Amino acid sequence: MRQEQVAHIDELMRAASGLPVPSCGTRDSVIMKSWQRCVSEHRLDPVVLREPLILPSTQLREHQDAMDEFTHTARFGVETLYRDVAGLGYVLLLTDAKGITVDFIGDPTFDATLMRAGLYLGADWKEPSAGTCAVGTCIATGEALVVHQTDHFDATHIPLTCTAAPVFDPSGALAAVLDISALRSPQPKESQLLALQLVKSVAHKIETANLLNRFRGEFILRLAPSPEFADVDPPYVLAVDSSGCIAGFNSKARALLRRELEARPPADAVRPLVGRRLSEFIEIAIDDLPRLGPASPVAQRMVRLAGTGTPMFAHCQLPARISTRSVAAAPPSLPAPLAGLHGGDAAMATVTARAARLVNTQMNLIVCGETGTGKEFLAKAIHAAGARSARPFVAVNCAALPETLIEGELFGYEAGAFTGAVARGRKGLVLEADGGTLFLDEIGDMPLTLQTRLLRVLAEREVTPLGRTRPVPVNIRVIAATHRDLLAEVNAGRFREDLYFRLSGAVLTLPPLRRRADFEWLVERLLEERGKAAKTRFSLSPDARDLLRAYRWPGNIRELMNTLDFACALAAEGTIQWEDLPERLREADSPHEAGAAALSPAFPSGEGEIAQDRLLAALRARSWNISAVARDLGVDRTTIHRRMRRYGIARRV
Ligand SMILES: Nc1ncnc2c1ncn2[C@@H]1O[C@H](COP(=O)(O)OP(=O)(O)OP(=O)(O)O)[C@@H](O)[C@H]1O
Repeated sequence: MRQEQVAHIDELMRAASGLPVPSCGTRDSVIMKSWQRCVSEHRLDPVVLREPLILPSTQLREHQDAMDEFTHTARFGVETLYRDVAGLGYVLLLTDAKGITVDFIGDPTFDATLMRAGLYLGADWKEPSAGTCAVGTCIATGEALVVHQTDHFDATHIPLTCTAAPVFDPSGALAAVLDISALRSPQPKESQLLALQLVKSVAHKIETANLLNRFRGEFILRLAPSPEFADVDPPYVLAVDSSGCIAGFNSKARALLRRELEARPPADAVRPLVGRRLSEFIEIAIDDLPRLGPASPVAQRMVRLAGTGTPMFAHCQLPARISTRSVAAAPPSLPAPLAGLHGGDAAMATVTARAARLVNTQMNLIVCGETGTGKEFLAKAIHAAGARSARPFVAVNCAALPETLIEGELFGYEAGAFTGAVARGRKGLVLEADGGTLFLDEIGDMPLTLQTRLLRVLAEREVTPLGRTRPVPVNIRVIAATHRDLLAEVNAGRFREDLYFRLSGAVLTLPPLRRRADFEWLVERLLEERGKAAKTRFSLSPDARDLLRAYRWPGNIRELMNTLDFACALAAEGTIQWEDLPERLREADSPHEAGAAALSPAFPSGEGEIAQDRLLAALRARSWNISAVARDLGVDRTTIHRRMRRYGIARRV
């Protein structure tokens, strides 16, 4: 036993017997009380040096499963905190309310040392097992605190400094403890005060995220004491149900509500907060909540607390179902990256409105559409519009990578894991995308064995690079893209059904370019972009415009972009003529070549009679509704009129 451990045990023995101790004046009272609890309630012997208690994996899994949804919600906050403190030598622990470490991030280089110190997944840090420590004493008191070096009860832990903050669930019960710990630290305890503020602030954010996640279907009322911060990061957050009763809160809001009760009779003051009417605490009726949305000027969103009369500035978010109803009446403004995707096409408007509602959910998504319709472009816009935008967007084309390489590329490998491996090993694209979005293009081409591995990553949120024994936690949102009918692939046994269901939180289908009603808008936008780059103003001659409109665009937006690049390069003085367009387009059409009939596969070239028959059949099938026929054949109305004139088809009654 080391000398400082002997001195520490001596101090504990004196404190336990009620004798004065050397640090008495300087030791926080919360620590002294915990020491007394350890001896008198938990019956811990200061002389015994305990090894950290690490749960076996089966038991740990039970604790992790029970915390699964919470851990997932907390993950972004946990990782952000770790990034902020990792350079200072801290590791990070998230424990459940029983003190079991269910999530852990630390530098794997020091795995063995950290495990010996109990800074590890599965470590049990409750006070009755580990004595005075940040997690255990935080659970016992419900308060954030620093347990620094010799504050620890057990002499094994005295090299450590640990800072913990409680995270409460929306009803005020303890849900978890967030802790950062370091193996070494400066002697003064004050060195940890900033760490304490940081951990408290992240715990508050996790608590609020958990509240929002749990109460999507209720009103979310945020309150700030200052109008300037009402829409920025209001500290008090409450969920209110449609009958005007409190459904949940974060702990700052709980403390605020409790303060309002201080002047009430004790019986009233101690009643639980959940289920009580909001109007008991804030002078406001449920019908007033919708007018407290961010669209109203903040000065009109002042409310008063019912007990103290304190003014607060409110920001109310409507329940998801009410917002959905109002979407049908007046679409909400889309986040900029999504709004820029179309110019009024109805199918695109539906896709972007759905995507906007999904940006900050955890759901994995599937984007379907023909090649070049903008599946990756949409995935990037969803990523850019959401909270993950600060983290990487990693795109993988499953069809382009050979089967032998894709496993290592995706899941990574340790140095020397197999012949041909890169000497330093590879992190793998799944881990590269940690915290962000993994875009899996052509997911339908992923081999079945890799589908199984991907499924495991999505289900367990961890990845085990080849050659490693221990999995690495990972937090990704997958957006998968395909031009195939994935359900048909599932039915044919080529795609795993369980993976399909994991991925298809929502399926977004992009329309082919030939069906887009905003084709002209897109062309103008692309011409503008090219004009800016070339410092010219590009425009289209009427013939060239007709040709673009009539073409079938099998390569969709990508083909349109290439076509315009080509045409802009040839256009003299900025005006694109029919002749400036690529030959394949001109060959498909032939208003300039006598006798040739058709433009696009809807009107196949050289098949004048057939095209005429098809047009006639389409017109009859649609009762001569030109717009409907144009949609069916994938061209615009002008083209139908032109064809009717050319074939001498007149409406027959
Ligand atoms: N809404 C849009 N506005 C402007 N450019 C777009 C838009 N959508 C897609 N593009 C452009 O079109 C090209 C093709 O888009 P993208 O690669 O996203 O298509 P994709 O459907 O993923 O194609 P593939 O199936 O072949 O992988 C890209 O150059 C992209 O920048």
